[in-house]
Amino acid sequence: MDKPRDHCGLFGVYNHPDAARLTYFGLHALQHRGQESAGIVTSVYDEAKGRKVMPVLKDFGLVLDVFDNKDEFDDTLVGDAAIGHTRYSTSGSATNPANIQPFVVHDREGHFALAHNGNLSNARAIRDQLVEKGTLFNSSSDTELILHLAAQSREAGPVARMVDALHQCQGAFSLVILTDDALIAARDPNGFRPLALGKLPPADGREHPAWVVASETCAFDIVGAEYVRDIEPGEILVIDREGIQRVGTGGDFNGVCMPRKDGVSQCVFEYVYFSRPDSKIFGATVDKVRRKMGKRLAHDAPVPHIEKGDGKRPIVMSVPDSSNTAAIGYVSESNKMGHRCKLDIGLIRNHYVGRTFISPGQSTREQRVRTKFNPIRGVLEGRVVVMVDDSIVRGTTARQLVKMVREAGAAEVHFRSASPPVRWPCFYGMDFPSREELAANKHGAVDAIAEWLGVDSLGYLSVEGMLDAVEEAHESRDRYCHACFSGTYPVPVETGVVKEENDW
Ligand SMILES: O=P(O)(O)OC[C@H]1O[C@H](OP(=O)(O)OP(=O)(O)O)[C@H](O)[C@@H]1O
Ligand SMILES: NC(=O)CC[C@H](N)C(=O)O
Ligand code: SF4
Ligand SMILES: [Mg+2]
Repeated sequence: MDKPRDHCGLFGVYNHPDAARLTYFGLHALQHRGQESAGIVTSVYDEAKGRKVMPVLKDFGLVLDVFDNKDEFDDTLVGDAAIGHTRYSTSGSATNPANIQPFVVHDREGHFALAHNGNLSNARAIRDQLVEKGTLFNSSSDTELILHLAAQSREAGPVARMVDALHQCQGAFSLVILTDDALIAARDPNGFRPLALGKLPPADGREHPAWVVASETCAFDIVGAEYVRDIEPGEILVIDREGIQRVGTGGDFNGVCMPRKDGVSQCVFEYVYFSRPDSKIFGATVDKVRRKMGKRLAHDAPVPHIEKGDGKRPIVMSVPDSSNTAAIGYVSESNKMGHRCKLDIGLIRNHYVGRTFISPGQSTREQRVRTKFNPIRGVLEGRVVVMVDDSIVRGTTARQLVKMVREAGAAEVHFRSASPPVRWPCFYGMDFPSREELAANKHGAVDAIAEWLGVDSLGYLSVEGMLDAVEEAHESRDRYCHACFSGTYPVPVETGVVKEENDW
C-alpha cells in the first residue's frame, strides 16, 4: 500500500420517498472517502410479508459502477429511509465481499443496517469476548462487532440495545444505523470522524422535512439539503416518526450522550487532506482551515531567498487538487511578508485517475505518478519553483514530481508540506503505510529527506503552526487528534493488531 487511505463515507436519509436516490447522489459527493466498495440499504414495508424489510445493493467498485442499473432505484431500493457507505478498509480485507458495507442483519426484534466510518481501538478485546460466547462471524471487519454487541444486549428495544453496544466500543466510530423504525446517527465520544445533520423541505406534500446525515456537508449540497448542525462527539441521535413530529424543523431529536472520558480529539488530518474543501466539518469550512495552514507555512518554511537566476519571482505551485487552497494561502502570506512569489499552474492532473488508483501489477510507482500528473514546460523552464503539497507520507508523490519538474527545465525545485512530517501510524480509521515506510522515519532529519527527494530545500508546517491555523479558523486547538504527527495518542490502542488478522 502506497498511501494513507481515506476514511469511509456515510450518508443517511429519513422521511423521503426517494431515499435511495438521494443516498446515491450523497455517496457520489463522498466518493473521495472510499473507493473500494459502495452500498445502499433501504427500509420499506412489504405488503406480502406484512412487515418491514431491508433491501440492499452493494458491491466492489465506485458508486457509478455499483449502481449502474438505475432501475434498481424503482424496483429494489424502495422505501423512505436509507443509508449508504463508501469504503476504504482499515479492519478486514479489502477484497473480502463479506466486509462490504452497509451490513444488514435481523434478530428477534427486527432489522439493523449499519455503516461505519472509523476503527474500533478495542476490536480485538470485543472479538475475543464474543468468541467466548460462541458468536459466529460473517465478516472479518470490526464493524460487525457492533451488531453482535447490539444483538446480545439485554436492554429493551433495538435503539436501547444499540446504545448499549456503542457504550462498549472504543476508538473511532461515526455511524449511520437503520432500524425498522428509526435512523440513528452516532459519533464516538472523541469525535474522531465528522458527521453532520441536515434537512430537506417536506417532500410530495408531506407535513415534515426529510432528515439527512452525512460525513461531510458537500453531500448535503448535492441533494439540496440544508446543514443543521454537527452530530456532537458522544451523541447518539435517534430520528424517528415521533421525533420528526416533535422537532418540527429543529434538530433536537431524542438521543443519548456517551461520557467523554478522554476529551474530544477530532482528526486534524481531515482538515489537512481527507475532507473536501467545500465541506464544513468540525464546525469550520475545510477551505478556510487549509488556507490558514498555507499562510502559517509561509512563516514556518518561507519562500527561498533568490540570489541567482534572472531575478524573476519564484513560482509557487500546488500539487493538484488537495493542496490548491494551501498554496493560495502560502502565496498571499508570502507576498504580504515581502517574499515576492507568483502562484502558477505547473502541473496538470488527469481527473480520471483517482486518489489511490490501483495500477496493473508490473507498473512502477513512477509510472503511476506520471499517469496522474504532467508538467507544463513553458511555465517551469528556467524558473525557481516552490511546490506545495498538503502532506508527505511515503514520499512517493513528492519524489517523482520533483524529478518530473526538474526534467521540465526548472532551475531550482523547493518543496513545502502544509502539514508536519508524518511519523506515526493511525489507529483511528486511516490505513497508513507501516512506520518503516514513512519518509520521515526512513530518512530521519529534514535535510536527509530533502536529499532523498532531490530538492534544493524542504520545509514543513510545524505541529504548533498546524494547531494555530486550526484555532484561528475555529474556536479551539485542544479538540484535535494529531497523533500521526506528534505520537500523542488520545485513546489507548491495542498494538500489534493487523488489518487482515481475522480473514480466512
Ligand atoms: O507521500 P505520499 O505517500 O506520496 O502521499 C502523500 C500524497 O498523497 C496524497 O495525494 P493522493 O495522490 O493520494 O490524492 P489527491 O489526488 O487527493 O491529492 C497527498 O495529497 C499527497 O500528495
Ligand atoms: N475507513 C473506515 O472508516 C473503515 C471502516 C471499517 N473499520 C472497515 O474497515 O470497514
Ligand atoms: S492519528 Fe492522524 S489520521 Fe489518525 S485520527 Fe489522529 S490525526 Fe487523524
Ligand atoms: Mg495529493
